[in-house]
Amino acid sequence: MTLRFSKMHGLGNDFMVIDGVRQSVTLSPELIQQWGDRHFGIGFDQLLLVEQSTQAGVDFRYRIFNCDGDEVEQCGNGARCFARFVRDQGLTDKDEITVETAKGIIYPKLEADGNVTVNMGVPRFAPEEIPFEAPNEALIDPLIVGERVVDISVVSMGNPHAVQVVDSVVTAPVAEQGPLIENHPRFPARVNAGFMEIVSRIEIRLRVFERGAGETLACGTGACAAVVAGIRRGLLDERVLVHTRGGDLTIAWAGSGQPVFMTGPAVTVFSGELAA
Ligand SMILES: N[C@@H](CCC[C@H](N)C(=O)O)C(=O)O
Repeated sequence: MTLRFSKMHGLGNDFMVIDGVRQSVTLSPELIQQWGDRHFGIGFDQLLLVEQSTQAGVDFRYRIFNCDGDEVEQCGNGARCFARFVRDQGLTDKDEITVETAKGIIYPKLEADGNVTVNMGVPRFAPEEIPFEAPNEALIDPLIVGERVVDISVVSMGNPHAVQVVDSVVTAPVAEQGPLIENHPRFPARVNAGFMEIVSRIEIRLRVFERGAGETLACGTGACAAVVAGIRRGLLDERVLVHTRGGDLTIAWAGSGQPVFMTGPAVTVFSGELAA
């Protein structure tokens, strides 16, 4: 039996995308690790599995797996690639799609210029919603990381993020602090660690050490979380251009209780099939 898949990316954050609507797919953490290996497999940061929705009135469900094999709740660059995939594969003819994720419904929209805008939902900050061990919700939490104390802002975009402001993304200690923050005991479900350089009130640079994948060239939910954290800290305006190592995203957030909107590209690199 063969399994058809597409290799896609959003700003270099790359995905293996599988149509689980027309194919039957059985996954295991070991298989995902094997396929995700960049030398012995296909190579990707995340695997995306497109399925039929379990809810009436919702177009699809999509599931997200980090390359370490763990299933996670949300993926911003993946959401844009999901939307491009279902259109290009003829699974829908809609431009505005509703899709169920492990943490609620999100709304991708295919734009006329080829970009995809996604309503990523309302960010959450309560420690139990991250999850983060803290006595109460705060804009900034000091976190002991190795020998240092780092000021982080915690944000859930469905998945957990810890964002810190740095002087420069070039010199930011991403490789040193990333794994320590990811696996910090105050984050019982681990966390994605963001390093944000403020360029102006409408522009930032961002690197993210992702939970379960290491540093990626871009992280969509990380960009949403960083902009939300920057707006709440009074550092940014409502619409921000985010420079990642793989390219640019536009993030917009009107403030408390409002959803975050993310706009950026989604690219298919190739389609293939493997013996399953
Ligand atoms: N690359 C993603 C996020 C993927 C999941 C993340 N590593 C997690 O474990 O929460 C994005 O573009 O948002």
